[in-house]
Amino acid sequence: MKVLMPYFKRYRVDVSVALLSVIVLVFATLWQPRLLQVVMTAIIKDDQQTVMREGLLLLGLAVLGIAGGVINTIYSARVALGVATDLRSDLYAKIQSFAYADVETFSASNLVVRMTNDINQVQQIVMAGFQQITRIPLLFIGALVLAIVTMPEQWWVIVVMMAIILFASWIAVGRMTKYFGQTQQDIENVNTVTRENLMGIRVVKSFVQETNEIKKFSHASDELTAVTAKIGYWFSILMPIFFLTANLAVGVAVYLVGQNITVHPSYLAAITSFISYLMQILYAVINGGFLMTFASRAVISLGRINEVLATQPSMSYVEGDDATPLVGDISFEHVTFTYPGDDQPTLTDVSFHIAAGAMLGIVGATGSGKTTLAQLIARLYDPDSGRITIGGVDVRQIPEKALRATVAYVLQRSTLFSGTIAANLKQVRPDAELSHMRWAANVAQASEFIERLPERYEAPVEERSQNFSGGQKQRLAITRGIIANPEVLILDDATSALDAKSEKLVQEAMDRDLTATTTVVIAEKIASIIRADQVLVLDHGRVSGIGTHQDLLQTNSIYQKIYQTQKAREEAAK
Ligand SMILES: Nc1ncnc2c1ncn2[C@@H]1O[C@H](COP(=O)(O)OP(=O)(O)OP(=O)(O)O)[C@@H](O)[C@H]1O
Repeated sequence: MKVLMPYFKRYRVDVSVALLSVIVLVFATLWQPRLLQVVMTAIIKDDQQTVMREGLLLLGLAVLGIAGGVINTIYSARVALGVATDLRSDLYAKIQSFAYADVETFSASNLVVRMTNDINQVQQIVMAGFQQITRIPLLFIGALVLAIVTMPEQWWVIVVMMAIILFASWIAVGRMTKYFGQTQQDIENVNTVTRENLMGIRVVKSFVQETNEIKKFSHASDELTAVTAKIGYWFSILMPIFFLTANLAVGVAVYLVGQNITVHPSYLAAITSFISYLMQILYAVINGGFLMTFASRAVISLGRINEVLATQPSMSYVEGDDATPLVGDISFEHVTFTYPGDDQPTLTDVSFHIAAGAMLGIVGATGSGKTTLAQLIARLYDPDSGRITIGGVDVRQIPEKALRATVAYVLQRSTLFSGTIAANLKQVRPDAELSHMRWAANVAQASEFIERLPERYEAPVEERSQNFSGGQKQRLAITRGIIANPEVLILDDATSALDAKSEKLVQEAMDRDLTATTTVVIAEKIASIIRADQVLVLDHGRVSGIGTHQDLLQTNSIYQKIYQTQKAREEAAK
């Protein structure tokens, strides 16, 4: 709740109107049976004048109640919507401030659920809260007092009714509480199964896993159904008990009044009012129960939101808006790095230097740490020990904008954002003109297919860039990587989907047009790095050798093995 207070403060006028209108609504609701009693007494006495006067008042009160209800709903919705929107924006801004490792710790899909589902839960409880939270106690106490005032000798009927209702609620809530927690867990399980299935739908289809996936989903879904049914079962018992008890109370009250009606004819009017108050008490109890159920879920959601808001980014940058790129020479000095949560380092004592404008190739078995090394250059993580410098400056001392202006990182599966090709390129270089786009696309061998598209650079990029082939996506990603002519360009298996001829054309164009750029190329194929000024061979996170292709062929057994295996494969394929 403390989390929401600053947000409520921003909407203090709406909050005040919502709360005040509840008072009007409750007043109207509570006073109507009183007036009805007066009208009925007047009817019994055949007092037409009072019937007219009090009848009109009753009508006015009903209109006042409706107005209070409408205003309360509108302003509660305004507060709920405003709070949810602000909370969502703050959460989004917080996530943007996270280091890559923080996003990985939470997982992207988990953060999406927090941004959507959890925020919706909070929005609903804020809405319900402003409609009910003051209304329920006011109505309960008001109806209780007025019921006793109306028929003082029947106070015990109310007490017995309340005792039965509270006892039944106590038993049911005790049983249901454990199921509420279970429901949250089961909802998460269903979400996880659905998310994994849809994100990996290609794999599911290509391995004909639909039946297994349906079984997996059914299992998760059945568990959720079972626990929801148990809650429903308790509610289905509870509701008839509540209504039966209330109706019995009404029956007893009517019977008792019937015994004395000849002595006290005015009881006829009073009993109508009394029954209304009994029903209002019941309404308050039932809605209070629902609100508490609802709130218990929202509290869990709020906790999950707060967990993100309270997380301090694990990495910070030096202050400053300086976006001047640095010179692109890179040094690793005894760098050791362990992934958060791992106990073994992925890179150990890695040292090398690459001059500005040179090309460094990185090879090694799968899992040897190539991508990890590249991520350290782009400062997606910080090393445990040692130092990484670009242009002689420790990357931890480079302002974020300057670092991003210096280093471009192209992944094997880089994300292109939905929009247009031009919009994707302008994300990296906002002032990019057509000539810049054409230059970069030429180098990346992307012009040929872009120019064939009807809208060319304004061609749409659909969600997950599914309207482009794997090779086209890679060429677009390289175009985006080089459009700002970066000082350091990292190509992490970024040409894997290109045929040998296209890859060679990209390499030649880069050699020709990006002479000042330091290029770090991670590749499976030796052919992709054969022309590098230096090749670094990684073995289980350690530098096994560094030198030119020819040097390594002479001196490094791992490199020799990779080379021989690939050569044998190529020859077999001929
Ligand atoms: N986010 C992560 N959290 C924990 N461990 C990770 C993470 N990313 C990679 N690893 C582990 O670090 C090791 C090196 O991974 P890395 O991706 O750097 O290897 P690689 O040489 O690029 O492999 P490949 O050629 O298959 O892409 C692997 O054992 C991998 O399981």
